[in-house]
Amino acid sequence: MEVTRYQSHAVSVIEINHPPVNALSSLVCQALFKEFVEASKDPSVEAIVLCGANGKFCAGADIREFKSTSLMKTISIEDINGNIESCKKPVVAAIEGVALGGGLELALSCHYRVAHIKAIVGLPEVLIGILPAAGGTQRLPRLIGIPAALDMIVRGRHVPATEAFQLGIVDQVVQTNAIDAAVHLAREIIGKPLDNRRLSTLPVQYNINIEDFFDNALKKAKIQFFGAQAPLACIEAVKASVELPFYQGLKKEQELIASLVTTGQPQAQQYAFFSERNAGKWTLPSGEGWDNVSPKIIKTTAVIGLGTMGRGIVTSLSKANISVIALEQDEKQLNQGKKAVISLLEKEAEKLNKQGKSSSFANGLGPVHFTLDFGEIRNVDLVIEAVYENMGLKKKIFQKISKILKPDAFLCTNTSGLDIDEIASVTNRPQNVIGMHFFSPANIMRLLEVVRGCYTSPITIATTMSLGKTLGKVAVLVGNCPLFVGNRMLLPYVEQAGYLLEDGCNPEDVDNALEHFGFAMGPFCMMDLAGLDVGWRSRMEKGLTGDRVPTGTPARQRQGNRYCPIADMLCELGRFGQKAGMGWYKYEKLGGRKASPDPWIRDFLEKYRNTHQIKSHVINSEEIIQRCLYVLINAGFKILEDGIATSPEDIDVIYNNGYGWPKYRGGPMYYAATTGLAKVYETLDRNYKANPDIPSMKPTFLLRKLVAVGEPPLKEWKTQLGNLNNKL
Ligand SMILES: CC/C=C\C=C\CC(=O)SCCNC(=O)CCNC(=O)[C@H](O)C(C)(C)COP(=O)(O)OP(=O)(O)OC[C@H]1O[C@@H](n2cnc3c(N)ncnc32)[C@H](O)[C@@H]1OP(=O)(O)O
Repeated sequence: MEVTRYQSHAVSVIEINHPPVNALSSLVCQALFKEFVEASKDPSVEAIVLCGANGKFCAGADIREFKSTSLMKTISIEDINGNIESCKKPVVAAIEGVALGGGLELALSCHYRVAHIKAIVGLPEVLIGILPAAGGTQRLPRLIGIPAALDMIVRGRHVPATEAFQLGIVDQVVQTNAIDAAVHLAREIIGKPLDNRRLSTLPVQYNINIEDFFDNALKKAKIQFFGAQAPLACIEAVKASVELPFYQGLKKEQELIASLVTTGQPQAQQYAFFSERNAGKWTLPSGEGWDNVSPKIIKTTAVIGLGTMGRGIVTSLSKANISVIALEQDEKQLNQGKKAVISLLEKEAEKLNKQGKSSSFANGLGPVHFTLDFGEIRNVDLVIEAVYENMGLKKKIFQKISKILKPDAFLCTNTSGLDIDEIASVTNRPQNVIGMHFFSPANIMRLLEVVRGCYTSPITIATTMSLGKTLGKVAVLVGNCPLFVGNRMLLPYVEQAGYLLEDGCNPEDVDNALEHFGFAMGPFCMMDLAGLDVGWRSRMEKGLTGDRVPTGTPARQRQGNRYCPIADMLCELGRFGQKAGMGWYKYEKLGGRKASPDPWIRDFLEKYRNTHQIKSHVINSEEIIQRCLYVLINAGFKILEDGIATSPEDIDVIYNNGYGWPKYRGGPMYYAATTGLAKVYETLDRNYKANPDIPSMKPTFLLRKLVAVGEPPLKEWKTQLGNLNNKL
């Protein structure tokens, strides 16, 4: 039964019951409509309460039912809303858990709203590429004014109950049972006038210059959400609430949602939404997985190393209220780390405070303890080592701690690409060793690559994946190979950016093209931010640059393949990026963030091309995008082939959450599918034939096979491989 109804004296309680989140599927809508009509006609009913089962009011329309263009046909939430609002009997929404999207729109059509203190409300449709189209953009501004409504709708912000009360979205916040409180309120208001409670009948009140206000909002949104169409449609819809009568505003919502669907962005964002949720449902070839292996509960942790990553990880654990011992090797580094963690926690507390939430670390370090003594970590449940990327150092630490820690403690290494098996092999419990690849800043970035080594046990995976979720991360299980998934795909992308400079581009040409595509940052800006020396050190270790390059090796060749030495040359000149005030760009000061194209780089590139007798050519944005992205995608196919990622969806989750890929394009593998695999294949093949010294351009076996079998849908890609080479 999707919707049930029971009576408490004169009050009829209608409950949505559609696990897991009481989403408004077509069946729920039909049942809700029917129950509501019956209750409103029943002479024994004098008031109605609307609520959701299992402590959740409603998470909105059922996104699973959204099928590209059929979006409009399946949902008639506004039909229900119109009925509720015009009902002669008072209707009260009892909000527990969540009232999101269509769920909040439903509540807004009720005459009163009571919320539990832990509830959240919001209109997050923009995050899945659409807009609130069941009256939300028309009723909310009438209730709380234009600026507050626009802010909530355009950002898709989740608003806690206390703030919702301050804004006037809910009429009461209760600490006890919200349904009882709603029934109580419903009884009190029986027979009272409801006219000023019907939001559609109220005027939108404002004392601002509306034209200027919406012009500014549009300008800001075009910059902040570059390329995304839904935020702009949201602004247009809210503007309609001022310019048009209510029912025409509703029509406008429908027109806007229909036009968004034609852009393909909602489909990409909804794919991203479900891919994120599926990433948590890991399964091993043995059949063990998220649904049959129980994680161990982690109460106490330690973090070794308080550099940039360690500080972020300590902050993240502390935010989740998990006890953490932070360990450093000397007093100076410990104090620096402690100061940095305090400052990060203060910022986090400030953020929570603004959202009306309190934190355990508001007045100090919460559950963090700092020490130089390894002995103090002996009883912790899980350790995260976060020292710098050096295999020798990491092995030394793992050898040491595996002797100190209790036998069932888990040992995690935060590495962006080192071999987990080699690290595990020096411990007395390789089955408890796993990689946790956090992304910087670790207290902010949502992505976590959980790296399974060949010895890692299912319970270690379950525990680490579950810890990731507790930390608010999107944890994705990946296999062990150099650089894992995200960075392995990034390598040919960055290489290609270097070749583009040799072939005639300036850094800003490449960055502009990729930023226009939707990346948060182009590759050269990204390298300047991360520090060019990071890649330089790694290339030196691999013998690609520096003293270990055999004499007589051509400057632009390594082991017979093309090599671009320009980044090495910049490093030799101390151009390490932002921290040096110069890199691919120049900056206003050391550590500055404002990048300007540097005429020095232009001259340098010209001389470089002359020295190497490279004939440059004009390269347009399309060529830049294709050259950079198709090798990245090709590497994604190789990763699937090698069994390092479970699915193309997991790869997309990694790129959407850790590499600034625009979510409205779904992720690189989704992008390949929508671009057409044949086009990707043919372009790569043509380019590889012209450049046989660039192996990353050679189309992979899986890509070729998928084209040959007629481009099956993305969900079926892995079945073309079977269990050929599963490393998970
Ligand atoms: C003409 C058009 C008229 C009206 C249009 C209305 C538009 C809408 O209402 S669109 C939907 C708006 N709502 C949302 O965007 C909410 C999305 N959901 C969430 O933000 C979260 O899931 C959550 C509700 C806050 C719960 O979070 P959490 O507790 O972390 O659990 P999850 O793992 O995220 O979700 C659990 C489970 O529920 C599924 N799910 C969540 N929301 C929906 C939904 N709206 N429709 C269908 N399914 C939903 C989610 O996929 C998970 O499913 P599993 O099978 O367990 O993976």
